[in-house]
Amino acid sequence: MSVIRTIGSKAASALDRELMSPEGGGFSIDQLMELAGLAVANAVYKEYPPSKYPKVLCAVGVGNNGGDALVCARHLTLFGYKVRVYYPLRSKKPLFTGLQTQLARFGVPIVETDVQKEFQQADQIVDGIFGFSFVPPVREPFLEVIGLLNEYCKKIPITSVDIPSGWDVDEGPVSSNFEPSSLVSLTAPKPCSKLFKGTHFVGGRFVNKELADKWDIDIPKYEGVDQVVKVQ
Ligand SMILES: NC(=O)C1=CN([C@@H]2O[C@H](COP(=O)(O)OP(=O)(O)OC[C@H]3O[C@@H](n4cnc5c(N)ncnc54)[C@H](O)[C@@H]3O)[C@@H](O)[C@H]2O)[C@H](O)CC1
Ligand SMILES: [K+]
Repeated sequence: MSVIRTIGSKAASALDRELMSPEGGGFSIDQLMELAGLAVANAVYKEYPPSKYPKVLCAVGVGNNGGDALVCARHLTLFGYKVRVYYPLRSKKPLFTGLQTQLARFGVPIVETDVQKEFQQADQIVDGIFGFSFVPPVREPFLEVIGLLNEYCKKIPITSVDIPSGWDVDEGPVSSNFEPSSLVSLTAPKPCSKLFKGTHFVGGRFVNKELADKWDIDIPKYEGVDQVVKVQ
């Protein structure tokens, strides 16, 4: 699929709510996050296999984008990667503490400091700092990690979850030079993805035809058990 319709930040958030309403999609947030994180892990495995890029740093923000990255970290561990998680502002909500416990049980270290050292040791990064609710400019404590994403995108592969962190969701990289090598748009690409030049996947298999038509988005043609479709 070469041209795929985008959905703006406000509509993306409204569609998210509809997916989770009992009379809409009927999903719970845990389910959506699990499928989203699994989709990102699938894309990472396809593009940057563990034989070549074994050490993965998952950079995790405070919101659901960070939750997707926590789920992704668990699946990547199961896929054979050596995963570490940088999570400077840990959420205490049960959904997120559960994800942290799961990672601990699988032996995945979660750190809050020394992010520079974490970047130096990684073969690749998963960027789950900001998603579709980001409003510029970047505030603390995320300035350092956004600066490092900007620096390391020229050195090692970076896969961004839904949005390249720091990009304006509707306008793109207005005050940023960060360009990840891969982007995994969830449900549907957001407008900023039109300015993205790297490898673009769409994932998140939770929309039926009726919802897709209502929200003017496309369901990409998923093959078999695949959780992502490469659209660029
Ligand atoms: N249906 C789907 O596509 C699904 C998407 N998921 C993922 O959820 C995110 C959106 O999650 P949300 O919690 O609404 O917001 P963010 O993760 O983007 O984070 C917002 C978080 O960040 C803080 N923040 C906002 N702006 C700034 C700033 N300038 N500086 C510092 N901090 C900022 C804000 O306070 C919030 O706390 C979507 O992109 C997908 O990745 C679901 O997981 C599954 C369904
Ligand atoms: K992101």
